[in-house]
Amino acid sequence: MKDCADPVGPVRNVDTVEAASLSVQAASWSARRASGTILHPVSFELAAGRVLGVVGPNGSGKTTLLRLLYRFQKPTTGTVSVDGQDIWAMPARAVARKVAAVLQEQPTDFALTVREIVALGRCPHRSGFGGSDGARDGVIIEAALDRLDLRGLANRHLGTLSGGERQRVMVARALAQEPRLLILDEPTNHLDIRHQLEVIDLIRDLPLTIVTSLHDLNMAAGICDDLLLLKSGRSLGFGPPSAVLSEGTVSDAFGVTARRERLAPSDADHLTFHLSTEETSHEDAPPQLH
Ligand SMILES: Nc1ncnc2c1ncn2[C@@H]1O[C@H](COP(=O)(O)OP(=O)(O)OP(=O)(O)O)[C@@H](O)[C@H]1O
Repeated sequence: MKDCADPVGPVRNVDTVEAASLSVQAASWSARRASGTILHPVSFELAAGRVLGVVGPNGSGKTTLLRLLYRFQKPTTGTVSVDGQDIWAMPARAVARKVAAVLQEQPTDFALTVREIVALGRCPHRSGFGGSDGARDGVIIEAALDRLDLRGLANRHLGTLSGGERQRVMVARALAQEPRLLILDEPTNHLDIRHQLEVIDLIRDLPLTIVTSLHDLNMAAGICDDLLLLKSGRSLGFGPPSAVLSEGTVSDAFGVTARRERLAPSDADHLTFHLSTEETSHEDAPPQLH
């Protein structure tokens, strides 16, 4: 790889990377040329190793919040701290050694191979220019390829892959970055059921702190320790999924009638959604929509 010198330090398997704590204090965001606040002040604390799901309707501010967390956009007010350090008081490269992001927008490096794309994840850990690949980098890159089942595609050019295969490459690149905080924007987009389940398993298994936006509320409740529910750029709740996803709150946030049902034979909780204005039998149902 170009522009990166050999790293120093022992090989660290992605399975042993330490997780970071995340603290968001009254963070808001307004676009310079747009009127109005897109994300109103939001605060939460996420302990190391927890998985936070950010949920809410289209345009509610999920991606905007995630952009504040990986230092792409600076909060207009408030702070975002990783392991107690304000990420805007740190050099970008130091943040990139702690925080990795997998975004909805896919890169356009179509001429690079899968292995070369994954290797890009090592750049924040290197110093100087013109260095060659280190043995440690090679081990980490191959481990990331294995983890996402990409060994068979390693020499293919990105431009020849399907949307789902590209999504897995982006997750592998993020793992090669050895982050302590992993930000995922709709990570199951483009994935078939099997690969959705694999990514979900990965999210649950990785010993990292994870913040992920998700549209599927039942999936979010199943894999996340905490949820943050946004509507029109404001938080409607932060906490355990069972507390945040009450029928009334979900109905209010999404403009639907939500009902909590029990699945058989698993006996698991499951939300269903209805456009109808029919009466619901539940106490926290919202006022009828007209
Ligand atoms: N740079 C910007 N300038 C002006 N408006 C913006 C900008 N970025 C986001 N917005 C607006 O802010 C709102 C929130 O956008 P955001 O992408 O955060 O929503 P989201 O919850 O991720 O939506 P979706 O579920 O559709 O992906 C939208 O109305 C969007 O058009």
